[in-house]
Amino acid sequence: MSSHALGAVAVSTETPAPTPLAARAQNLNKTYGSGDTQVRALDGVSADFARGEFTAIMGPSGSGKSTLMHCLAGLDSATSGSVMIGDTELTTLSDKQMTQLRRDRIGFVFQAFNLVPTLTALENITLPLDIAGRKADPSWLDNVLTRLGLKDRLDHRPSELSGGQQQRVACARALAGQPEIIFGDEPTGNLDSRSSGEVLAILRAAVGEFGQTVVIVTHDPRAASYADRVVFLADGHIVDELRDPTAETVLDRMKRLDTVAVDVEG
Ligand SMILES: Nc1ncnc2c1ncn2[C@@H]1O[C@H](COP(=O)(O)OP(=O)(O)OP(=O)(O)O)[C@@H](O)[C@H]1O
Repeated sequence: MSSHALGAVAVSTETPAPTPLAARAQNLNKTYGSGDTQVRALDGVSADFARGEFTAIMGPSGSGKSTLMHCLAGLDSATSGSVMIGDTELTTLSDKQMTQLRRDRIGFVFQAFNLVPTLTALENITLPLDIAGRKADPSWLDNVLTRLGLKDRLDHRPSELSGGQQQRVACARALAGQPEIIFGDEPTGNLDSRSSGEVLAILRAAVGEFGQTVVIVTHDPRAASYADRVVFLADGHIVDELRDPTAETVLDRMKRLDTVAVDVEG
């Protein structure tokens, strides 16, 4: 700690500590296939995701959004480049360590809900914690279940729940263990506007009230407006970034991106 005492006043000459990162992609490349059919899904993508921040990733279809998210979340490996979750470099991990990291430090909310059909809603929600031998913080879990309107559905199996309720169960499952970072791939893609609003509001609350980190892929400017920043991808590159987005500013940037894409394609 470098500070100079001036009488009773201590003046710190230290530059503020940088915000710790929840995740970082550095020069990430991902190619699929080879030869004429080769696709460069990610082409030198570098991005930081600060702790306690909500980021939305947007961009035209095929721009690499899901690929980026899957590489960040350790569900897919990049062709080259590095991914860090906190201080952990994913490429150094064995399969077993990667499974543990996903289980203990990451929450997932995907469009296909991936609920276990034979378990009740509550059993699905606590499953990752049960496997890890951990328990949810009771007041946090109660808060999540209340805010997602699930308290009277906890004994139902997924087949007895609507699509919106199933997605809210998947969201509660991701939030229950308060993981370091939550990834959502189109988390509101199948939902009506009410369920969609509830899912986004709880993700926002997880960030705002509990300092969690959330990264979602979405096509919906309204969903993106819940984020602190929006990162825009096109053709496997990050081409733009917007802070404090509103649905209108996001829509405007997306229109510009589409215009550029149309110009490039001729
Ligand atoms: N398993 C795969 N094999 C071959 N090509 C793939 C594979 N997965 C993705 N791609 C290609 O990589 C590119 C990026 O795909 P990705 O799914 O990341 O895009 P996206 O921005 O998420 O698209 P969308 O918005 O349509 O979901 C696309 O051209 C896609 O066809």
